[in-house]
Amino acid sequence: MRYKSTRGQVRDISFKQAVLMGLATDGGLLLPEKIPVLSVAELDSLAGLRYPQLAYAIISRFVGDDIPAADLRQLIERSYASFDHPEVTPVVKKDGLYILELFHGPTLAFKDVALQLLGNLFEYLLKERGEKMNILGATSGDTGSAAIAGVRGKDNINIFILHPHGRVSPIQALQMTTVTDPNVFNLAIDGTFDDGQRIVKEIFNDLAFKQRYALGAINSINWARVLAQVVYYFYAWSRIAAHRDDASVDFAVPTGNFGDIFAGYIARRMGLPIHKLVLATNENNILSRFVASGDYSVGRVVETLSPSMDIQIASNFERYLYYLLDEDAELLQQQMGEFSATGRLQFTTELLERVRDDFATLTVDTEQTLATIRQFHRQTGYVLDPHTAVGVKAGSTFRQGERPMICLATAHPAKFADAVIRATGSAPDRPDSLCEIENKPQRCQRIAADTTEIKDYLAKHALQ
Ligand SMILES: Cc1ncc(COP(=O)(O)O)c(C=O)c1O
Ligand SMILES: N[C@@H](CCOP(=O)(O)O)C(=O)O
Repeated sequence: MRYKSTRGQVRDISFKQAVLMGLATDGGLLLPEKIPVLSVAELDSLAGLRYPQLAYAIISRFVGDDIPAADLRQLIERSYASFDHPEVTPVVKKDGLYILELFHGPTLAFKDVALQLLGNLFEYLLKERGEKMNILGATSGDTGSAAIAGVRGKDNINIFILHPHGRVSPIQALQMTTVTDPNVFNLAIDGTFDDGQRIVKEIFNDLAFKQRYALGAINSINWARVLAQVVYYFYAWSRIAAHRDDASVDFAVPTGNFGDIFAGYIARRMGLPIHKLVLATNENNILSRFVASGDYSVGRVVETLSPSMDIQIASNFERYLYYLLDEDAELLQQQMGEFSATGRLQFTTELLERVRDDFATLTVDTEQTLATIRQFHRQTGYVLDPHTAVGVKAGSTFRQGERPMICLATAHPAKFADAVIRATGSAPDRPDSLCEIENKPQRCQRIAADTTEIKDYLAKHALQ
């Protein structure tokens, strides 16, 4: 399997090179040169596999012979041994909807699914090459703690995570700042997640700096992140719909940076019978406006009950746009240039029809989010976190007949207790990993949302 960039200047690189490159050196995002398609028999053979086995069946198609099979199997097994549920990502049925629980990893959000694996992959690749790496990432709350949990204490890796000061939930902040291992550096920036992601991309685009400090990416910029997230679409389908006469399903996905739902789009292109991907956003709804009316224009980031989705400029939109433009890298580059200059893109009716074949969409506001948590709790006793509630509201809106609607439960409600208390009147149960978290020592540096200052900080603290 070989990889290429959406911007056309990087091509024919291996899986390992793609993982280490993160952001493509031409400023684009990496994609496989060809997406493998599974036959019906191959799809059916997934039913009954344990999660790590199924993960191997999917991931190995994108790795090829770049990593020996036994090593890849072992990396995958080890990555999912840290989950507290034997199924890793179990599916439960509630109120006619299927809830795909993605929060059984160490930091209680779906990011663990990919970042446990990516942490182990980095360690493996660096050991093989005898190299060191400085990870640089931005978070709106969940990627940061999951990435830190994936690499804390590992040899030859330092990690620098930018989070927007005061704009993540108190538990999300503590899950990052209470990790005081010497290789972990938390930076609270005075700005939004979009500022953090822009700074990260600017730093990666300084190729001399990137090379000098051996920078690595843990955001969904990194193809390995998207790839690991493709797996649970297959897993959920294998548990619910394999062998049904009509094996098609819908997925409802709460969306911010467009990584999770883009993984679903890849699964669909691989032949998984996904009828629709329901793209659910909070009030930061640039993606929803795009699907509904072709209006892809940046607004101001507003604070909502689902802070991890308080994002306007969704990184993986570029990957989707590349496919929408029939893999025309030149046209893609033109469009991205126009978007940087004007903050908007306009789409033809013909392209929009194609978009609507892939996605349905709904914007879910604060009142609807609270009402969904409240009603779902009353009817089923099940507590949704506010991000999941955004997806559940959209999923129940678009559920059709007998076709299973699978809603991605992206975080544990205990990470967002304030919203849950507002909706239900009581606090969600706290998993053991959060007990006493408020009393632990913390380490975090407040810093301006300024690329030069952050580069200076990195240069002082990077492994060399
Ligand atoms: C809990 C939670 N739900 C949903 C999302 C949205 O996922 P994506 O950014 O991949 O669209 C995020 C973060 O991005 C998140 O942390
Ligand atoms: N919601 C995310 C935002 C970053 O997205 P990523 O998938 O590109 O890492 C977060 O929790 O940080």
